[in-house]
Amino acid sequence: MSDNLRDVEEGVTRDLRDRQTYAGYLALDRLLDAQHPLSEPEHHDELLFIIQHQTSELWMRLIIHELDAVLSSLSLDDLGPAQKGLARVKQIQRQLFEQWGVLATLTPSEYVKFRGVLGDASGFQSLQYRIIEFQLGNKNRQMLDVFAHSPADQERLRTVLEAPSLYDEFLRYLARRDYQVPTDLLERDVSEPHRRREDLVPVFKAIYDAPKRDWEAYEMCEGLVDVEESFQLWRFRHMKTVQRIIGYKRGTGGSSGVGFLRAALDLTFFPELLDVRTEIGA
Ligand code: HEM
Ligand SMILES: N[C@@H](CC(=O)c1ccccc1NC=O)C(=O)O
Repeated sequence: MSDNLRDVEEGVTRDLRDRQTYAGYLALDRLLDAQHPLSEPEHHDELLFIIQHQTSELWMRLIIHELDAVLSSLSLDDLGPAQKGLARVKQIQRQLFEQWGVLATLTPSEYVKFRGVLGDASGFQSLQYRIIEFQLGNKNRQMLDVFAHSPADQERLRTVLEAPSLYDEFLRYLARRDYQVPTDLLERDVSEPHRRREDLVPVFKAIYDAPKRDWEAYEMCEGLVDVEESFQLWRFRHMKTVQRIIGYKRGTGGSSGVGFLRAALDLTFFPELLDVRTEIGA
């Protein structure tokens, strides 16, 4: 290696005709042909904008896939795999959070030069983002309206709206383990958002007061809190990135912009899991 050159070993496959290849397996021809800047002349930074969103959508695709598996594991009382799935989701969320640093290199002066080509498009219309919010329990039927232009997408979102969320499945699991989960919560209309319930806090207090009695449930609670916190961190960083790039302009989706994004920080997935912390040791 003294000549700073690595010999390609004899055994390395060179003739890839009629073989499974890297590019073939990953469909790179399609993946790398899906970036189409609209600015004319093309603005240098539009590609950054497109790739930031496309990579986010790819990671969101994986989050949905993992959360589907977590939901199904929970329904089968399979806490180990559910726990593992949540740990993976948390790492993907960390990736999505860190990615904001790349977009933050886009200055307001650069962004205004191509913002016009976005027209009415907005992240508000991200189907996968809405699916994740619904899986986690931020149900909101009004969101279906945005997808009226695409019946297949709307149907997909409606299915998730009407399915139990992660919290619903966890509470059902706890009830099967004889925790005193209020029964109306087990039979609720799952297409509605979960509303904070004081009488749920004692269930979690029992778990947190004696972690060793039911370690699996305890770990699951912490896993859910991790995912909620990571989601809020993403929302916060989105809001701050938007503030530094477009200030207090209205959004292309028609909302007030930063104020609308800030309001999302008040949404919560598992409120009682945070409330219980005040009660620990009391
Ligand atoms: C220059 C960068 C960005 C700007 C200026 C921006 C701006 C905004 C604004 C103003 C909204 C509110 C809806 C509207 O009126 O348009 C919004 C919503 C949204 N954006 Fe972005 N955004 C940016 C980047 C991103 C990225 C990289 C993603 C990742 C997929 C994203 C995902 C979303 C989502 C999911 C919403 C809906 C949030 C909610 O309903 O609470 N945005 N964005
Ligand atoms: N809402 C943004 C535009 C925007 O960010 C956007 C436009 C098209 C595709 C994705 C987008 N990302 C997130 O909202 C704005 O008001 O500038």
